[in-house]
Order: sequence, then C-alpha cells, then structure tokens
Amino acid sequence: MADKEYTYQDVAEHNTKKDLFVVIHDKVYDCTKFVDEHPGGEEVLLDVGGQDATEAFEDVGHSDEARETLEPLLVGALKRKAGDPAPKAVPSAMSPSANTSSAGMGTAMYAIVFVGGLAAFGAYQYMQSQQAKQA
Ligand code: HEM
Repeated sequence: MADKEYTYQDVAEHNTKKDLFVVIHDKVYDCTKFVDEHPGGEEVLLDVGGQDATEAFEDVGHSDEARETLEPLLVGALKRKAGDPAPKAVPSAMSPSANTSSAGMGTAMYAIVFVGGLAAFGAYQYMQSQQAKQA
C-alpha cells in the first residue's frame, strides 16, 4: 500500500474527517485514525485535509516523536503532474521573507507607539494652556 502513487487530485478527494489524507514532503499520509489523537487538535488537520500540509506541519516545529507518528500513516508518494503546485517551500526563521514580515510588524508597532506619543504630547500641551488661562 505504502508504495502507491497519488496525484494531487487523488489526495484532494480525501478531505473529510472520516477519510483524511495529507501531503507532507511529497509523501501521502492517511490521518483518518490519527485525527482524534492529534495533540494539536482535529481542526488544524481538517484544515489541510486533502492538501499539502508541509508548511503547516513544519511551521509548528513538530518533534521527532511527531515525525515518527507519521511513519505508520504513510500510504504512498505524491505524483506530480505538469501544472501542479510546486513543492511547498519550508520557511526557515532565517529566510529573508520571514525577516521582512517581522520587520514590517515592528515598523507598524513603532508607528502606533509614535502616534500614541504625539496624542499624549498634544493633550499635555492643551492641559498646560488651559491651566495658564486659569492662572
Ligand atoms: C499527520 C500529520 C501530523 C502529525 C503526525 C502530528 C503530530 C503531532 C504531535 C505528536 C504533537 C505533539 C507535540 C510534538 O510531538 O511535536 C503535535 C502537536 C501539534 N500539532 Fe501536529 N501533527 C500533524 C499535523 C499537524 C498540522 C498539519 C498542524 C497544522 C497547523 C499541526 C499543528 C499542531 C500544533 C499547533 C501542535 C501543538 C499543540 C500544543 O502544544 O498544544 N499538526 N502534532
């Protein structure tokens, strides 16, 4: 069974809780029996059911134990056809794109702090001027 070849189209048919395949690193796994036992919950597995779950799986940083859990679930290999999506790149923490997005967040945070600071400064000035009038 484990040497069977599946196309994306074949895998996509197994996307329900009762019949759940995922692709991880171009291998096809049948998670139907595992979905209830997944420590990360069934929802995340159902989300990637019938699809390439490589990125989702790697993003979590699953342990070696989790990788061993995968082995008995293996049912075959993914057979790519022309026009299929390319293998999912696994983003590493060091990759430039990861850095760019976190830098983007950082800039947004600074902007919020800056605008907040300006508002506080304005309020302070206003209060000072009100007090000056009273004196
Ligand atoms: C069939 C594939 C998968 C297997 C065999 C698997 C297995 C496991 C195992 C054994 C753990 C416990 C922690 C560890 O050992 O790393 C775990 C945790 C987790 N998994 Fe998966 N997983 C799979 C797919 C996924 C996918 C596709 C996601 C999508 C995001 C995911 C999300 C999580 C999360 C968020 C946790 C952490 C739960 C917590 O610490 O509270 N898993 N998984």
